[in-house]
Amino acid sequence: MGSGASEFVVVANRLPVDLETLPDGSTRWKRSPGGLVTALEPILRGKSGAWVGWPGVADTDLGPIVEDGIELHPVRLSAKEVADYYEGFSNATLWPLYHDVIVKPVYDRTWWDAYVEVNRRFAEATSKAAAHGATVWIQDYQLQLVPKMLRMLRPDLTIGFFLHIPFPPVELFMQMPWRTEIVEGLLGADLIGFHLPGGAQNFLYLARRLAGQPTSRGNVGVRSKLGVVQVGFRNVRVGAFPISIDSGKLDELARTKSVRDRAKQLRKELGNPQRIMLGVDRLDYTKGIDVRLNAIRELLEEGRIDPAENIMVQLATPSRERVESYVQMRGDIEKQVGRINGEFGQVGRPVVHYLHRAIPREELTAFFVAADVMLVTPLRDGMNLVAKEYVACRTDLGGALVLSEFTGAAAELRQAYLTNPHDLEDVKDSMVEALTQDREAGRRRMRGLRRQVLAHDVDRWAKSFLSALARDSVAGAALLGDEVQA
Ligand SMILES: Nc1ncnc2c1ncn2[C@@H]1O[C@H](COP(=O)(O)OP(=O)(O)O)[C@@H](O)[C@H]1O
Ligand SMILES: O=P(O)(O)OC[C@H]1O[C@H](O[C@H]2O[C@H](CO)[C@@H](O)[C@H](O)[C@H]2O)[C@H](O)[C@@H](O)[C@@H]1O
Repeated sequence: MGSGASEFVVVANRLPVDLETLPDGSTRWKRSPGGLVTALEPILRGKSGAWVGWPGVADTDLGPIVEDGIELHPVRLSAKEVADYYEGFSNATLWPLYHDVIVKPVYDRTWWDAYVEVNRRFAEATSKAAAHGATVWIQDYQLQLVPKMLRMLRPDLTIGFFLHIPFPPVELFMQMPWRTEIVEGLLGADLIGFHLPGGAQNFLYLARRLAGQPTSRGNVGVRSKLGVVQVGFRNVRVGAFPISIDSGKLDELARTKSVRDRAKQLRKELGNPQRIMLGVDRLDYTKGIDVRLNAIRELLEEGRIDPAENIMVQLATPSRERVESYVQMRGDIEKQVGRINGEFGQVGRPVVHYLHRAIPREELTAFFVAADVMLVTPLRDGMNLVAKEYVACRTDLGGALVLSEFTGAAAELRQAYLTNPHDLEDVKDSMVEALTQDREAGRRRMRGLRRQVLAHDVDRWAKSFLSALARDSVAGAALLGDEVQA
């Protein structure tokens, strides 16, 4: 017990860097995709802790390494485990179930067995990395069984868990054949965090329904109003902690001459259009990329926007490329892009510029600075850091944000052009409003948005979670709903 050296350990499915094999067979580390890594990397760098996670490739044995000041503890997954635990149970069962069943979740016993096995391996690796009495912060839906498994191995640890995606309502969660095991797995933590109070409330309700046997059985009881679940003699606290970005750093980067010059150059390269619309997402069916493309096509068809004056750039990071629903969605989106350009583009002047790749940070910042209208239209999204990144980059108070009501970010960014992605007319109207906004009114909106994003940064998020984790259980009871401020 307590053989490891680290006082603070983050545990996530992915390490902050992926091991990439180059065509000549050599390897190099590259940044992992997604908002979880964007948010947690600066936190861990400031705390000199350890990070336990998968290096992004199968069948690779690696010992602990130090990369950019962070101690990395790679967890090995076989090719079959990547297929069953990551692509299968995590991303074809849990991901769609927790995102309003936008596609149908697959329930497969083999995948579940792999999920249990891999969660056990993560718990064991963490147990080895953590010093006696250390604080361990477990991340996300891929590792929901780790809190309980780790507590059994290491009762000396303080264990936090944070879910980065929505926690679904009871009607959906009850579909899950292994629902009780998942709730009990999470209840191994001392503090369970969600982005929004709604997710926390869903969880509390489910904990009472699934694990809430009478306390006379020495089992679990729930006092959901107080945001506390009693598990035997232990109190598990549940709260809302909306995640954010390193806003100050991005604000600084957006002000640099090189980024501002690059933004101007991008506008020129795009043919000096009057308005640039921008989408930046992992290529995921939850992100509503199809929604914004449909809206643009209809606006063009109806003559409400002019293809000679308005163009769109869609930057899409490849994601989960072997999962069937992702393969299909990529094909659909690329067809939509082709159709719009085929009907409305000119030679050398497409209406939609589409890049299927990850863009370096500085270049991405220049895109944010150049974009007149940012399109964030997910059908469901835990938070969506892209919306906050755009706001942090608009040091000039320019630009407009069209934001889906179905993102966690919408709870805070009330001065965006909020829209319902299920209502195409509403999306089209919001886009036109944003494209034609009055300059002063736009600046007022952006000022309000920036106040929120700059004040509520990722450091504040981490501190509020970790200080709540360190506090004794009764003090934490008031957490539920405390943290969302408009
Ligand atoms: N094409 C891209 N190139 C580089 N970074 C990207 C790209 N698309 C998304 N990102 C980054 O990935 C992160 C996405 O986070 P978020 O919006 O919370 O969604 P998710 O974590 O579901 O992908 C952001 O930091 C964003 O800047
Ligand atoms: O690791 P991948 O399968 O490539 O996926 C990337 C990440 O996607 C998800 O991100 C979520 O976290 C963001 C930060 O809290 C949040 O803003 C966003 O709404 C979520 O979708 C996923 O939850 C991560 O585990 C993945 O690493």
